[in-house]
Amino acid sequence: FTGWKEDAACSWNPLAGLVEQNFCEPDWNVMIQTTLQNETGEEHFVEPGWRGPHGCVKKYCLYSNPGFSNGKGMVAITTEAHLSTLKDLPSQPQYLDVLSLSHVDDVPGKGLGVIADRELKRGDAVMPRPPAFLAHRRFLEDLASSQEQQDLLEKAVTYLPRETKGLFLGQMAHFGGHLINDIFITNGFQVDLGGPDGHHYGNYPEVSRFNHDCRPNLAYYIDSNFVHRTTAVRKIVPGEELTVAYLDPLQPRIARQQRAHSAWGFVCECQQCSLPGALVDKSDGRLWRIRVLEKRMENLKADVTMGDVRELLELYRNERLDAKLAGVLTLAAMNANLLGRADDAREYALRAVEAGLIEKGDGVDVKSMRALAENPKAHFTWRGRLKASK
Ligand SMILES: C[S@@+](CC[C@H](N)C(=O)[O-])C[C@H]1O[C@@H](n2cnc3c(N)ncnc32)[C@H](O)[C@@H]1O
Repeated sequence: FTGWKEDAACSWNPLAGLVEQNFCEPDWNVMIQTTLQNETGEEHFVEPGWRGPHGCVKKYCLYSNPGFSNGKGMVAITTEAHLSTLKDLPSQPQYLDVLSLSHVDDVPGKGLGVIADRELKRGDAVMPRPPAFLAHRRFLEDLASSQEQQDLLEKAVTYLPRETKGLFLGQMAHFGGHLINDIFITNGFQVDLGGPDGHHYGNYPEVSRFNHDCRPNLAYYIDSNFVHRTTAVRKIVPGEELTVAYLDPLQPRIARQQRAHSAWGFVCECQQCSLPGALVDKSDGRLWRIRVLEKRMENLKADVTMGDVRELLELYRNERLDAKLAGVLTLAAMNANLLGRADDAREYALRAVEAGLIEKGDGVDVKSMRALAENPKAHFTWRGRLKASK
């Protein structure tokens, strides 16, 4: 893109002090223009900003922002009220300058997948991406298969910049029927734009290439700007496939396999699902024990010991649930504190912060664990179980 030259503006500024505007922090929404190519390959400039409606079905209208995210572009089929949320998003976010860490390749039995090019360690950000297409859930579900819905979906794709359109249409569509609807169902993420009817399907074409594993090496969440963030949860070597969990990894194998089949049309043969029979039974037994212990530790009146807390964490470790540690570490921290074990509580809370940043981002859960780690004795859980048992 072309735009404000930071150095030229910031090195010496004769107006500094005379006007309130800080020239080192230009209004990127206004100043940056984005280079896009039209269908014939000619370059032209597009300023970020939402346009439309380009068409509506009932209260759901099509809007486009071709300059969004350095010309990757975004389209949305949503209500007018939700458009105002999208207008508040930073149009040139900072996440696109991460180095390329992976490439897409054939993975036997799974179609395409994402392969690591570099060694990654726990906590490394892998692929932060904004959505290319947001569609209101009610528009997709209630109007399913209607001609007017299909026409608006097809129109929406024509408003994506060329490269993003190619990525969007290149995604796997598994269930048949209308192609764009199918792409959404096969590859959609839940995105909440807020308010009582904020549920949308979000499509992130590059993220869509991650295949499923019940014990994935990446965790993901969608942040408050609707950016999909994937982070490594353990050491990954070059050549290893990068995977996420599409479903609840705490379910027993049969339930996981049924869900993968009914919702995404494949039989899961990940390492955990392919264990020999006796080991599957052991794994399912551990998952059941996790359920029992968690139920007990969530009940303030139940009899809980530090042995239970350690056993629970050990079960997670043996089950290789590295992408799902934030919740259990929070439970461990609170229970240690409920039992008046400040040092253990602090240690688990710090680990819960680390896992929370990977799995959920810097939100209320992380803040609450930071507070517990800082001062266990000031936390509302301090010695709670001991008081209750007196
Ligand atoms: C979101 S896409 C993942 C990328 C896809 N493989 C592609 O070629 O674009 C989801 C689809 O990938 C396939 N898939 C994902 N994980 C799989 C797995 N563990 N085993 C077999 N197929 C898988 C299924 O067909 C599923 O419907």
